[in-house]
Amino acid sequence: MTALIHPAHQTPPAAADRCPVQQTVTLFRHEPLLLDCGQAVNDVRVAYHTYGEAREDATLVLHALTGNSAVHEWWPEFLGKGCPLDPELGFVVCANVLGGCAGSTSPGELPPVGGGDAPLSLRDMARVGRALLEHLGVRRVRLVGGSMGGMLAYAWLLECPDLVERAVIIGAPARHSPWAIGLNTAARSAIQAAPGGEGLKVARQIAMLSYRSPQSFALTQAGQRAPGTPAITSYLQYQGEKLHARFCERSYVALTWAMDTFQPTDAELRSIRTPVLAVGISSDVLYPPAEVQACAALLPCAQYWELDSVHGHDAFLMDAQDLPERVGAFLRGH
Ligand SMILES: CC(=O)SCCNC(=O)CCNC(=O)[C@H](O)C(C)(C)COP(=O)(O)OP(=O)(O)OC[C@H]1O[C@@H](n2cnc3c(N)ncnc32)[C@H](O)[C@@H]1OP(=O)(O)O
Ligand SMILES: N[C@@H](CCO)C(=O)O
Repeated sequence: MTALIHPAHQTPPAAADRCPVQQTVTLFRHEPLLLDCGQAVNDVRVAYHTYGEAREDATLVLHALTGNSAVHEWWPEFLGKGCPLDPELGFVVCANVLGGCAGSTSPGELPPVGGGDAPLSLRDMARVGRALLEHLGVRRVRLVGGSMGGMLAYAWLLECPDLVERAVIIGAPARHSPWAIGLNTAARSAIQAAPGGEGLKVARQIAMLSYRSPQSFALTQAGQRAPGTPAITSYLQYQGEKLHARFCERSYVALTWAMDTFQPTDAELRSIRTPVLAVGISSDVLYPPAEVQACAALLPCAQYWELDSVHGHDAFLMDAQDLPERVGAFLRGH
C-alpha cells in the first residue's frame, strides 16, 4: 500500500517540541478498500493523532459516535503522565473513523451506492484502521474503546485478530438490541424528516436521553433554567445546538447505521481468543450493564467490571472514577 502523507505533516517536530496536532494521510491509493457493501474505494483520508514515540506496539483508542481523534481533549483522565495511556511509556494512536466528520473521509466523499450514501460497516472502519497502523509501522496493538468505540473494538477482534493483543471495551455490547436500534431509528427519522440541521438537533436530544439516566437528570436538571422553561428542556435544546455546530447529519446516519447492522453471531464471539476487559456502567439505560456482561460472557478470555455511576452511559466520559486505574492495570497485563 502506498500512502500520501499530506505535505504539512511530512516532517514531524522533535519529540520534545511536539504538541498534539491532527495529522492526515491518504491510504488505499493503488489497491482499493473493498467496503462490505461491495463498493471499492480509493484514496481514503484518515485523520489521526499520535502521542509518544512511534513503536511497533501501540495502544489504539477508538472514539465514540460523535468523537474525534484528539484524545487529549476529551479523555484527559486517561491520557498523560501516570495515566493508563502514558505517552512517555508507550505509543498511543487515535483516528477519526471512516464516515466520521472530524477529518477522515466522510460519507459525502465516498462513491454513492444505489443513489445514496454508501452503507458503511464497523468492519470497514477496522480495515481502514489496520491500514493506518501499517502506515505507522505498528504490528501489535492494544485497543481501548468506549460506546461506539467499544463496538468497533469487537469488529477489530473479529477482523484483525492477528494484530490485537488485548482490548478494553467500555459501555458497549457486541451488537445492538432492538432498543438501541429503535433509538437510532428515531434519530435517523428525525434527520430524514428535517434535513439541513433541525433533524440532527432532535436526533441529539433523543440520544442525550439515553446517554444519561433519570437519576442523573434529577440531580442536574431539576427545576427551571429560565422562568417557564424546565431546565431539562433548555438543556436538550442546547445539546442539540451544540452537536449541530460540530457534527454532520450524513455522518450521524452512516455511523448509527454501521452500529445497528453490526450483528456478530454467538459463534463468532466465542471464536475471539484475545483477552478482553468489558466494562459495564451501572446506570446505563442505552446499553444496560447486564447486556454488556452477557456479551462478554460469550468470549472465552473476557473479564467484566462495572463502573458504579448515576450518570448513565456517558459516565465513561464524565464520571470515570477508578476506571482509568482498572484500564491501566488490564493494559499492563494484570
Ligand atoms: C467537549 C468536547 O470537546 S466534545 C468534542 C469531542 N466529542 C466527543 O469526544 C464526544 C463525546 N463527548 C460528549 O459527548 C460530551 O462532550 C460529554 C459527554 C463528554 C460532555 O458533555 P457536555 O455537554 O460538555 O456536558 P453536560 O451534559 O454537563 O452539559 C454542559 C453544557 O450544557 C449547559 N447546560 C447545562 N444545563 C443546561 C440547561 N438546563 N439549559 C441550557 N444549557 C445547559 C452548560 O452550561 C454546558 O455548556 P457548555 O458546554 O457551553 O459549557
Ligand atoms: N456522548 C458520546 C457517547 C455516545 O455514545 C458521544 O456523543 O459520542
